[in-house]
Amino acid sequence: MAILRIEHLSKSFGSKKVIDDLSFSVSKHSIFGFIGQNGAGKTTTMKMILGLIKPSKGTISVCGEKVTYGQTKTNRHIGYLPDVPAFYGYMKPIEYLKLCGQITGLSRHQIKRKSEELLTLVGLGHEEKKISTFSRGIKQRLGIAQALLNEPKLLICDEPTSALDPIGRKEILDILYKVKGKTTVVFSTHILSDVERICDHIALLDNGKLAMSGTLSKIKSEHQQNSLLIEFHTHTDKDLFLSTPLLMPYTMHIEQKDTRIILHVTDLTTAQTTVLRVLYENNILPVKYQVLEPTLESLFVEVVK
Ligand SMILES: Nc1ncnc2c1ncn2[C@@H]1O[C@H](COP(=O)(O)OP(=O)(O)OP(=O)(O)O)[C@@H](O)[C@H]1O
Repeated sequence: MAILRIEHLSKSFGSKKVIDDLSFSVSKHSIFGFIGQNGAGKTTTMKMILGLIKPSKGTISVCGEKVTYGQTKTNRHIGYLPDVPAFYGYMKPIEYLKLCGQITGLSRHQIKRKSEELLTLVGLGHEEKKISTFSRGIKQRLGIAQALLNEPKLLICDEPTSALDPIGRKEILDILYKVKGKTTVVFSTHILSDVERICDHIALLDNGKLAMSGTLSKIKSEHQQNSLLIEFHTHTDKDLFLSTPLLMPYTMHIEQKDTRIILHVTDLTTAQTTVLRVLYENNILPVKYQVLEPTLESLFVEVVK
């Protein structure tokens, strides 16, 4: 079932088209990476999902209900972490969550139970310091706890890791991965390695248009490069290998660097059989032999030219 469905969404600010006929859906319990360069239109899209910006065209539905600009009804399904969350710095985390729980209308018992559970989840279970003393990473963790307070079906995080150091980023990604069983996560980013670490589905936005979407594994297999990397012990081994005419029928292009080569081939299976035979018949033991997988970064560069 689709928790979020976006259909033919467009948005212009004056004469500037910022989102152009965007359509994609997010299935239940996925971790969805919404990727795009600065200014691609990620925040604008998220604010339209929250009913905070009026679309020029198209529809959005959350849990099967249509989002209407200016109405907050569908937001009961959503937990939102903005890119720079704001807090009352003089409060402790538990005090802040209690206040949010009261505003949301939770019972005293629910507030106590949920606050303790969520602070433990984000590693702030015993934190007694005031929020004003926290690093940006700790504030983001508290922001996730707050966004999860009303047990949302959809958690939307706007660039939750962008301003963090590698340890802070890892902590946030670990938390998002942990909540996957409880809710559906959509997070925007331009950090591709974060997406590769935890996301199962992605949409890539380029200048307001959808450039790619689907499961990460399917996208990668569709962009399979048919490339083999072989690293030799010596230049003599490499030259001997390359002198074999057998390789030529399958090889489109060869990249060479020191004792490494990358063979770009037409038929990966046949080429692999041939390469292994050539290595064996010439008594060459390579240092490394690898079928090259496309990375999200290489796909991004290929699509966003
Ligand atoms: N209220 C507005 N009025 C005019 N232009 C706007 C407005 N809000 C956003 N834009 C423009 O829309 C484009 C998309 O902005 P948006 O903030 O959605 O991008 P983004 O992908 O979230 O980028 P970033 O990672 O930098 O936040 C930008 O060119 C931005 O300048």
